[in-house]
Amino acid sequence: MSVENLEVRFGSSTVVKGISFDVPPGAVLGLVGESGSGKSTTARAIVGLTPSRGAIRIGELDLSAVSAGARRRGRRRVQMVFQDSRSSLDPRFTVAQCVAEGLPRFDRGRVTELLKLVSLDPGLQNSRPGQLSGGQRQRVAIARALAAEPDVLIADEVTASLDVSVQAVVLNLLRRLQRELGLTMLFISHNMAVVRYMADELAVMYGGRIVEHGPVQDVIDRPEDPYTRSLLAAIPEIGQRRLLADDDELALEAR
Ligand SMILES: Nc1ncnc2c1ncn2[C@@H]1O[C@H](COP(=O)(O)OP(=O)(O)OP(=O)(O)O)[C@@H](O)[C@H]1O
Repeated sequence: MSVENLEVRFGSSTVVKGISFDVPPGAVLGLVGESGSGKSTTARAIVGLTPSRGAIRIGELDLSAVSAGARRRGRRRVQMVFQDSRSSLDPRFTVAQCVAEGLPRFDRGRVTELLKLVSLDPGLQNSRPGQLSGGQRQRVAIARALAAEPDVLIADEVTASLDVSVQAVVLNLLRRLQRELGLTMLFISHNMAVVRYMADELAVMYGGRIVEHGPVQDVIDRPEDPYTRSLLAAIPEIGQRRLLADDDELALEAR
């Protein structure tokens, strides 16, 4: 996916100020930055939930240059999982109906497959989102996103509202799926340790601009921008480089 000169305005304020970045196919770009820096707005613009200017390309397809109908079909190639599954899943739907929202038509067999893919008991198909735990709901949201067979998955603070123990399970699931399915991913999080675990590259947003972008470890080891330095300095664990020592198993300690 390639994003070029993406700009988002709300009234007279420009909250995303002409940002550009590439995410190579199958790679994960972590996007960090303080609250209000424009991360979610960037994500929403890419999936077409917020009007924007600039070019968004997935392979040969320029999402910003095609007709509305083709654009909607194109948008299926980018799916998003949100922070709050309580509001992103329709509470009146069953789990099966929620997942099937991502399918061209209802298909019980495919729903079962997708639930198994996210390690969710297919016996929960007829439950409502409100009857599930936060972690289970996030699995349903991931299954719905994957139902559309996207090339690009955007995960916006997907574990921020979960208990720490459940966060690790959902992150491991996402990482496994990303690798197995070769998904290109934009992974947004406040938690630098989590981004380091998930992402290949790191982009740092500040005031609607990307102020730093590079391989995760390079940015952490040799931050060039003063804002990135202050962001890293505020996280002592990163400074001491002792977080996530075992790269294959995310063992987030309660912090
Ligand atoms: N629909 C909207 N109308 C007007 N302003 C908006 C709208 N959505 C977002 N904003 C503003 O745009 C700016 C960027 O918000 P955004 O949610 O993208 O930041 P963020 O980096 O994702 O923050 P957080 O980490 O808190 O989610 C903020 O100043 C916010 O108030």
